[in-house]
Amino acid sequence: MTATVALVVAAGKGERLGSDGPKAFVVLGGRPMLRWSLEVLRATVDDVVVALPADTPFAADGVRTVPGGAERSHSVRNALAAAPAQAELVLVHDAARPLLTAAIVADCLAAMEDPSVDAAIAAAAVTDTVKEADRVDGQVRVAGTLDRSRLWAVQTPQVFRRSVLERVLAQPDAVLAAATDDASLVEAAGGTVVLVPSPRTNLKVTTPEDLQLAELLLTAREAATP
Ligand SMILES: Nc1ccn([C@@H]2O[C@H](COP(=O)(O)OP(=O)(O)OP(=O)(O)O)[C@@H](O)[C@H]2O)c(=O)n1
Ligand SMILES: C[C@](O)(CO)[C@H](O)COP(=O)(O)O
Repeated sequence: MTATVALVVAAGKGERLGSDGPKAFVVLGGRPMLRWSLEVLRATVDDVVVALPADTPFAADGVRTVPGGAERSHSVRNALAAAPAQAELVLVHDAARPLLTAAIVADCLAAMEDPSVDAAIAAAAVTDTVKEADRVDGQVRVAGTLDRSRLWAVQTPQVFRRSVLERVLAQPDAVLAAATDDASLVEAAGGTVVLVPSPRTNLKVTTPEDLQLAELLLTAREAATP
């Protein structure tokens, strides 16, 4: 069996959420947000490393912790450095996506069984019509409408072959800082990245509205769990 490790990035401030403390520790459904995805990952991968905000003590059984970095991808790099040597597949997940399920993890890992694939990433097909627009003279002016059939909203988890992730994360800090997800670094290096269809409910808590929605979805999920 190929050894797997999950890197959970939890070191963000959550400025868009406007919470008092770090977003990953905001209480959601009765527990810190980070705990939801950790529970799923501890049951589905071999090891877990969490990148934490400065001065935030946290401990969970069988979980390694490291300090996060200035930007998200720097936190991923710090966590990867603490991954066990035997882990060949690396799953990166945002603590800000508490609605992760074991089925999403299993689908992403299954996609890595194809040796030609460098990375397999969860994504939901876009269902809205999407327009490009520019801000001109105080207006937001439409420049065009995109072909929705080719658009996917990308999520985490994103699973990588370790050697591939190590190579792209060895780039200078400024290159990493510009990447809003890790897969884009692999794409830029010419790697093969495949999308793994995932439900839109695997949302990222970014704004107060997302937090309300996540609370509703988690409550419904818990109520439906025997
Ligand atoms: N320096 C950073 C920045 C982000 N993250 C993590 O990356 C994930 C996605 O980031 P995002 O939701 O944008 O979180 P924040 O950076 O906290 O949000 P904001 O931009 O609103 O401050 C989150 O789980 C966040 O904790 C991290 O580990 N280290
Ligand atoms: C990685 C990610 O969750 C994929 O949707 C997202 O890109 C993180 O972006 P953010 O700018 O840190 O919110």
